Amino acid sequence: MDLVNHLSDRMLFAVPKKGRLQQACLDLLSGSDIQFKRENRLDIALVKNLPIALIFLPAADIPTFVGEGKVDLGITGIDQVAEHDAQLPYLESSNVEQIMDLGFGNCKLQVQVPEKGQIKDVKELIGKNIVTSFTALTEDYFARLESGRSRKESINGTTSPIPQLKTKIKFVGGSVEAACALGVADGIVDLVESGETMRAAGLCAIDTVVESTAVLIKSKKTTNQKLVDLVTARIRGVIQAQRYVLCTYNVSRSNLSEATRITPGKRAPTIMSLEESDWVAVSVMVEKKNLATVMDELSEHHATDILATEIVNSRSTG
Ligand SMILES: Nc1ncnc2c1ncn2[C@@H]1O[C@H](COP(=O)(O)OP(=O)(O)OP(=O)(O)O)[C@@H](O)[C@H]1O
Ligand SMILES: O=P(O)(O)OC[C@H]1O[C@H](OP(=O)(O)OP(=O)(O)O)[C@H](O)[C@@H]1O
Ligand SMILES: [Mg+2]
Repeated sequence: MDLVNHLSDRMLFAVPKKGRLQQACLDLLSGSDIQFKRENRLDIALVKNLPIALIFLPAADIPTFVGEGKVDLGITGIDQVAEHDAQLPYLESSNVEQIMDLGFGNCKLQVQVPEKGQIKDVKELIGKNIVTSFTALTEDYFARLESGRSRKESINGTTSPIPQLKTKIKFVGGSVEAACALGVADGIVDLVESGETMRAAGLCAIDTVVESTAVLIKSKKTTNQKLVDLVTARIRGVIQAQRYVLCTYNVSRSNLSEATRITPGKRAPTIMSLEESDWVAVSVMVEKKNLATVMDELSEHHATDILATEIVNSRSTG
């Protein structure tokens, strides 16, 4: 099938074609009942049950396509959105709008130097060689260090010129951590999650440029707002369902106020009368990360039959 000719009447949704964000994105699509079959080596897949086409792109390119308005919706890291925005000419505002944090892909873009080297402070890197995949953010970062203001201000000529001692920033697309050992860089600016890659390369972080998570982004130029809203609501439902469990328990009326203080819920707990007149059943959303502590505290306050149930999907306004 000539897929390209099937795109004009569809909302285009870009997802990472590889890398750290891909699996979580595929899980989100599946939880949102966005059904598709991706043919081997094809970067476009038509969604079977909605007028949407998925476009599989490198995470780094997604803000560009969304910003151009060629693609309506996308998932990528905040770091990539920030890098894209930093590449825009002075005064050109971004056409990429962040819709929601997706709660995965947490990492930090950090300035790293050899652990056993002389450099201990970022200022000592001014005028030296830096290697990174995030050249625009890195240039902004060092421009601020060099002159105390942003590069855009300096280019505009409203402030003092960039000093002579300019930091040299080179782009590499991957394995950035190898640059210091290879003698190509005095420092690097690269992503850190667990820190394993950084430590294995004998590097340590001396500053953070940006903290990142995966985000859902949309084009300010989209002409498919209805479908953008539909997909956004579905994804929000899945994210919320992943974050919360439904906790139910029975408690005597005398212990109810203490129990609902422990479990205030998202808006308020649902309280139902039981046949036994002094007792009520409570049903409430609890954040998964707090569940064990909440159950401990409920038990201490004489709640019984405490159950936690996985939420498959959800919809709410908040
Ligand atoms: N170690 C990590 N932990 C969590 N999130 C990460 C990590 N590395 C990258 N990310 C996030 O994923 C995004 C895409 O980076 P990733 O390296 O996975 O893609 P890629 O470079 O296209 O793929 P690959 O490195 O496999 O060639 C980053 O911009 C960042 O937001
Ligand atoms: O702190 P950690 O948990 O070790 O994760 C950080 C590493 O993950 C990413 O690399 P990736 O696997 O994408 O390989 P790449 O360097 O080739 O992009 C990133 O560029 C770091 O190198
Ligand atoms: Mg990578």
